[in-house]
Amino acid sequence: MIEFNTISKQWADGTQALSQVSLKVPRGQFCVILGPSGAGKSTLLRAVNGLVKPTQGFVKIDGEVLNSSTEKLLRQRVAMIHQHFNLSPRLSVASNVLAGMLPKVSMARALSGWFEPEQRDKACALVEQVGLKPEHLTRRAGDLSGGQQQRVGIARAFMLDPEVVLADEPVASLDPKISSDILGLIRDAARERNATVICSLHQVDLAREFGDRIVGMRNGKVVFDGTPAEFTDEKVNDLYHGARWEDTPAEEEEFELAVPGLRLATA
Ligand SMILES: Nc1ncnc2c1ncn2[C@@H]1O[C@H](COP(=O)(O)OP(=O)(O)OP(=O)(O)O)[C@@H](O)[C@H]1O
Repeated sequence: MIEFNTISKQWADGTQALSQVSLKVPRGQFCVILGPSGAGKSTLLRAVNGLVKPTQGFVKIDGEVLNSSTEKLLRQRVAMIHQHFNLSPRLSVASNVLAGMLPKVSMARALSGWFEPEQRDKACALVEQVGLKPEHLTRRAGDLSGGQQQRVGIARAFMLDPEVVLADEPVASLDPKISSDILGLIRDAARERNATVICSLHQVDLAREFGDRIVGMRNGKVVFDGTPAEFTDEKVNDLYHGARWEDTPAEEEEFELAVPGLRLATA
C-alpha cells in the first residue's frame, strides 16, 4: 500500500505543484494519473521515490514513512520507468538492464561490470520477457527504436522485483500500437509480481483500458478518483477543461467586453 498523506509541494519559485493530496493505492493496483500539463502528475510520482521532497505531508510505503533515514532502503523497492527512457545510449542493452541492480550493488562493482551469474541470467530472462531477442543484448541501447528502448527500460525496472513501479508518461513518444504493447508489458510484469503501478498518462483511452483506477489531477489537486467506467466523457471534459464552477472565465469576459473587437477577431 502506498499512502500519500496530505502531500503539498511548493517549488522555490512559489509554484504550488501539489496541494494537500491524500490517496491510498493498494498493493497490486494499476493506478493511472491523468490531468492537463502542469497538473502535478510527475511531482506526485517523484514523491514516492524521494526525488521530490514534499513541503508538507508524507508518503508511506507499506506503513513505513519515506524520509532521509528510510529513503535508501525504500528506494530499492521502487522502480521508475521514464518518458525518455533514461538509458545510457552508448552502453549495451545488457548493461542498461543490469543497471537496474544499482540501488543494491556497490558502485565499484557496477563500474567493473561484475555481476553475479544469476543477475546476468535474470537480465537475459527479462529482455526476453519484454519481447526483445537475445541478439539485442549486445546492441547499443541508443541504436534501438523508441519502443525497443522502452522495453529495455521496463526490463531494467523489474531487475529488483520492485513492489512499486512508477511510470512517468512511459508512452508519451510512442505510436498507438506500441503504446498499448508497452502498457500491456508493464501491467503483466507487475501482475506477475503483485507490484503496484502508478502511471501518469495523457491518453484517456489507454487510461481506461489499462487502469484499475483513474485519478484525475488539476492544479495540484485530485479532482477525480474512480474506476474507468466512472470516468465518463463528462468527467474527462471537466478534468481537461475545468468543471463549470472552476476556472471561472470572469476575467476573460471582462477582457473581451473591454476589447470587443477581439471577440469578433477570434470568433
Ligand atoms: N523544479 C521545478 N521548479 C519549479 N517548478 C517546477 C519544477 N518542477 C515542476 N515544476 C512546476 O510544478 C508544476 C507541476 O509540474 P509537473 O511536472 O508535476 O506536472 P505534470 O502534470 O507532470 O505535467 P506534464 O503532463 O506536462 O508532464 C508545474 O507548474 C511545473 O512547471
